[in-house]
Amino acid sequence: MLKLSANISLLFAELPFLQRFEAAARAGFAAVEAMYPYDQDPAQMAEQLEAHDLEMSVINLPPGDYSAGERGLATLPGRSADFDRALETGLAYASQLRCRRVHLLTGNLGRGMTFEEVHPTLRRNIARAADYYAGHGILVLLEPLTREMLPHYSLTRVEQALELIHDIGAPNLRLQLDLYHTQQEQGNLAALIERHFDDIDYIQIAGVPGRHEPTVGEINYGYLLDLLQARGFAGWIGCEYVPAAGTLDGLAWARERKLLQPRGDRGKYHI
Ligand SMILES: O=C(O)[C@H](O)C(=O)CO
Ligand SMILES: [Mg+2]
Repeated sequence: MLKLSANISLLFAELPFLQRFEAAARAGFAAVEAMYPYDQDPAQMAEQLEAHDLEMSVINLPPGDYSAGERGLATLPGRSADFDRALETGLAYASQLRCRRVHLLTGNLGRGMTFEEVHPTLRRNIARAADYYAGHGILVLLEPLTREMLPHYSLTRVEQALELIHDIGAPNLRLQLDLYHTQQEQGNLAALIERHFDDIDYIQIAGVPGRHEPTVGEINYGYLLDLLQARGFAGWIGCEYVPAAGTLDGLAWARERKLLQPRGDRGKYHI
């Protein structure tokens, strides 16, 4: 049976952040993921996870200066002290949240730089992150993101991520396949899933265009979820989308597929 995780940076945004855990549990999720939880108290988050019997399935590592457009530091020579601090902060949160996965955002390409030019720095930093987290039993995930959303991002294609993963060869370095991003960057999703199935630890879903419910848009998620089910995909599937209307109404697709069994009274939240 496929397992869904609620991205509580985007889902249940009708509620204050700490109330989203209970809402996700009541909706039937067994796990939640969060993009950048670093403005939250991890002890309070851990309490919510415990109280509602939820797993924290993945968090992003700190991205650097988000408001300045940074999305990771691993491509940036001269930022190794900041990169190390991001690894430490990520570990502190992951440990407290008992989260077994961190997504390492790789960073932008500097002006006029190519992927090939940043590759040595990127490879060194990814290897360092994998080594740093290995001792703590935490997986480091690489996720190709689309230039439609982040025009200067460095890691955009599945093959780039896999080349780094295989070349570095760390057992805790794995692929996070976000089908929303990959559809826009290269498409051919079913073939990619089949071809690279054994490398995929984690999947994220959203409709294209718009990043709304997976039922809306050009991706046939019914087909892809059937394929993942048939292949016995055992990892989490993160619902990382912006609900077009209310979160709960927008989850009808998951209830219909019996992927969510609501645990309680949804009336409480009016969402
Ligand atoms: O945007 C995404 O799809 C990533 O999963 C992410 O969280 C980086 O912001
Ligand atoms: Mg994603």
